Formats: sequence, structure tokens, C-alpha cells
Amino acid sequence: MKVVKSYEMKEIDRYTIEEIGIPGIVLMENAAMSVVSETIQLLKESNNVVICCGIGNNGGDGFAIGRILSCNNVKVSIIIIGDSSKIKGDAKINYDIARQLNIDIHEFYDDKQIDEFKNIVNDCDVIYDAIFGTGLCREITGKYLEAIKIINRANAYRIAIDIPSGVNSDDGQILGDSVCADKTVTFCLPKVGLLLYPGANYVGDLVVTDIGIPNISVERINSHTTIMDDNLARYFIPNRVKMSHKGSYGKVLVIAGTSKMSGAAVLTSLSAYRTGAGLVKTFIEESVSSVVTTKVPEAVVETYSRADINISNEDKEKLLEMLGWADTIAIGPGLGNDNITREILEIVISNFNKTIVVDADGINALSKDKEILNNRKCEVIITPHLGEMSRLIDYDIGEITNNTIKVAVELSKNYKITCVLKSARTIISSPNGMVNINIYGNSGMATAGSGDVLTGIIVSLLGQGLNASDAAILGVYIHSKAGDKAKDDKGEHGLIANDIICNIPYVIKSSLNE
Ligand SMILES: NC(=O)C1=CN([C@@H]2O[C@H](COP(=O)(O)OP(=O)(O)OC[C@H]3O[C@@H](n4cnc5c(N)ncnc54)[C@H](OP(=O)(O)O)[C@@H]3O)[C@@H](O)[C@H]2O)[C@H](O)CC1
Ligand SMILES: [K+]
Repeated sequence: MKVVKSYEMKEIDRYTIEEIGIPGIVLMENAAMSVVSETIQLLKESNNVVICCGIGNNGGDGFAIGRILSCNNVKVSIIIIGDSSKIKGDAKINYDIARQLNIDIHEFYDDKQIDEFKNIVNDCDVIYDAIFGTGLCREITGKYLEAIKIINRANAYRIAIDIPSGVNSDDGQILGDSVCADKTVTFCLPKVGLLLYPGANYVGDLVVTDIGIPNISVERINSHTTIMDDNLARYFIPNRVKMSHKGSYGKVLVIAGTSKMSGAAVLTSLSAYRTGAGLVKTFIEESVSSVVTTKVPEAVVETYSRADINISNEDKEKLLEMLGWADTIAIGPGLGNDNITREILEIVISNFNKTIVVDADGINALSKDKEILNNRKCEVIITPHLGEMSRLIDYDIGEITNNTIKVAVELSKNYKITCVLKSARTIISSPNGMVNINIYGNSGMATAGSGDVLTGIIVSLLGQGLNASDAAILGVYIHSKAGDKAKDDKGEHGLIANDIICNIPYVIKSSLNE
């Protein structure tokens, strides 16, 4: 599904109104009707509904909602925050109708009315927030800021119209403060800012409604941002065919694990199998290879020595032979932050000609020498968390956190690689500038080994024939859904990486409706 920024939504509106000829007032009416139908059930127990309206079209939606609710015998008060003489266009039409119908309308224009505003808001049980929508374009101050704080303090259920007032629809940043909604009803398509943190914290339950904008208006917009949803996922999952053998589902090479972190190799290899890989070969330091043979008996294990500072010629030959065998490679989980890791990575990148996933210590090795990427034969997916990304591109973590999409896109374009930037909202960016935002997952997944599992899932999908960007997007989806299933079962506190692995098959099964 496409996700849009405010200028893209405006262009969709413009085209619909000016080129197709659907009047804006019709869209506003549809928008208001859709909000009422999504929220009317919530008003059953309610005695007092307040609609806080700004003076733009978001406020216009609010006036129309007020009228529809009032016609349905709901007791409604409208409060206009701002100068009502500046209301114009479609919003003015709905404002005038509300006045004609004698709906209870108040104004919060200057400080003298603040007590009246407080009283009305504190007396109600449901608040519709129609102060700002996609038109919010600067820091909120003065009476608007005051109003938002009062709304948030009220003991009422808060419903945001299109976007909580205060969330920047383009990047999820909070412009001063924002209404903290229990539910947000957004129109036509999700806005980027609703999905990214910190904005996502203010959204509550998100519903996207159809307001009668034709597909053609949406299709012509070249949005670079998408989300994967449950309906879409099934089309990405690789097919299984009756006439097949284990070689049909990918020969996956996992280069992971050392004496300190042998479990990483186990988690990555097992996840690759649980996602459907036909054959997994694990290349691991000799002294700990028995961990893999014991914990993942399905894996074929090849070993090498880390006794020296460099990889031996014999082990290098062994590795080159495996590069000829493999359809895809995952490199890095628990591999160690040393020269041998850098050497192995360099051998893989400069000799292998399919797609690889570089994670953890693989990324740390790249951070020290990004030139390795310039001399490559293979396509590369990297899966950094915020700390690894910070080391890789030498930016402050805070700056990366506030600009996850921008940072991932830049890296993808500069190095022509697929980047999976892992955080509460993982971003997947492709060299062609496309971005996918993952909206699933939970904080229980912030646990040791969770990243190793993701790497195993992605490499497995590559082995089964998906291209780099599809494997990364679907891999992140499966990983986060498996984490959500694990949370349903065990809660967030005690969730461990193994719980995610156990749930991978069920996520795939239910996506396929099997
Ligand atoms: N998506 C659709 O198809 C439809 C959406 N609709 C709704 O329309 C809004 C967008 O309406 P718009 O009028 O463009 O914008 P807003 O209502 O969000 O806000 C505009 C007014 O807010 C002022 N503003 C902006 N930032 C601030 C601020 N920080 N402090 C004070 N005032 C601010 C702005 O003032 P200017 O001085 O900048 O002019 C405007 O007055 C969309 O979100 C939907 O809810 C329609 O219903 C149709 C279909
Ligand atoms: K709003």
C-alpha cells in the first residue's frame, strides 16, 4: 500500500477536484461520513461530544462531522480555535451550515476564553480533534498549544481527524506538542508521519477510510513509500511446487558465529530453515562447530580456523569453493570484530556474484573499510541497527533516529545497496529510491539474537528466488509478525529470539491462508 507525504496528498486532492471534477465539498462530506461511521459506536455511552476545529479544511471536516452527529441526535459542541472570520472555501460552507442549524458553537480566540474552553473540554467524554491536518506547517504556539495541552489532560476519548494535530505528516516529528489520540481516522492513504515515531505514539488505533477518491488519482502519484500489509504479503511468499527437491528452495551459506557468539550461527541457520530454505550450510570456527551440529542438525557444517591473525590459504580455498556452491550468503552474525572477519567479507564480496546479506560484525567490518563495497561482484543487503548505522556513516544516533528514511535512502543510493535500518519502525530502502516502512513488531523483539533471526529469514527468501528488495521487505514483515505472535503468547518481557523463530512457520502459514 502506498504511503504519502502532505504534498502528495494535496496533489491527489487537486487532481480529483480539478481534473476529474469531483467537488471538494463532496470529498469533505465523504470524509466526515467515514469518520462518523468509524466512530459512532464509541458514542453509545457518551453524553457530551466536543469537536475542536481549526480554520482550515481539517476544521471543515470537523464542522461536517458536528452536523452529521447532531442530525443523529448526539449532543455536540463545536469549539473553533482561531479566527473564525478567516474560515473559507469548503470549510466555510460547513461552518455556515452548522451556524444555520444552531449547533452549539464556541470560539477560543484569545486568552479570555481559555476558562470557557477548559470547562467545555473537561465536561465532555469524547473529543474530535480537527484542529490541524496535513496543512500543519510550522511549530505550534500560543492558544493552539494551550488547547492541545488542555485536550490531552481531559478525561475523554480522543479521535483525531486525518492526523493528530501536532504531528508533522511528512516525518512524524512533533511540532511543539500534539493531541494524543486514542484513534485516528485518516483519509484515502496513510500519511508517512502517522507511521514514524514519535508521531506514531500519538495516533492510537489507525483506520484508513475511503472518501471516494478514484484509483486513477492515486495511481498517478509516484510515491516512493509503501507499507507491507497482510493482504499483500501472500503474493510475495515464494511458491512451493509438487515436483521439487531441497535444491529447489535455495542453497544458503551462513557465515556466522565464533567462540564468544556461537549461538548467532544457530539462530541464523535455524531461521533460514524455518523460512523455507532447502539447504543451509554453516561456515563456522572449528572450536565451536559442535554447537551448530547439536542445535541445528539439519545444517551442513563447514569449519575454519581462527588460530592465526589471517585466514589460512586452505580455509580460503574452502570458502571459495562454497561460494561456487551457494545461491546466497548471510555474513556477520556473531562473527567477531577482527581481521579475519574483514578478510572473509572481502573474499565474499569480491568473488560471489549473487546476493548477500551483511549483518552485525559484517557491518562493523564495512564501517572500517567501506571501500570493500566498491569492488564487489554481488548485490548487497545490509541490516544495521541504529548503532551500527551510526558507526557505518559516522552520524550521531539522534540524528539518524530523527531521519531514518533520509539516512537509509542516502546510503542505498550512494552505495547501490538495499538497506534495512532496524528500529521501532524498520525502514527498507532500495537503490532505486523506493522505501518501505514496517508497521509491525513490538518492544519484546529488542532482545539478543533478534537481528540474527531477521538475517536468517531474509537470506532464506533470497535462496528461494526473491530479489533483494522483496526479500528484505518480506523478511522484515515475517520477522515482526512472528515477534507479534510470540508476544501474544508470552508477552513482551520474556520474549527471546527463539520464540520469534518458533512462530515463523505460523506467520507464513496464516499469510497463505493454509
Ligand atoms: N485528503 C483529502 O482528500 C481531504 C482532506 N480534507 C481535509 O483537509 C485537511 C487539509 O486541509 P488544509 O486546509 O490544507 O490544512 P489544515 O486544515 O490542516 O490547516 C491549515 C490551516 O492551519 C494553519 N496553520 C498551519 N500550521 C499552523 C500552526 N503551527 N499554527 C497555527 N496555524 C497553523 C494554516 O495557516 P496559514 O497561516 O499557514 O495559512 C491554515 O489556516 C486534511 O488533513 C483533511 O482533514 C478535506 O476534507 C477534503 C478531502
Ligand atoms: K487533526
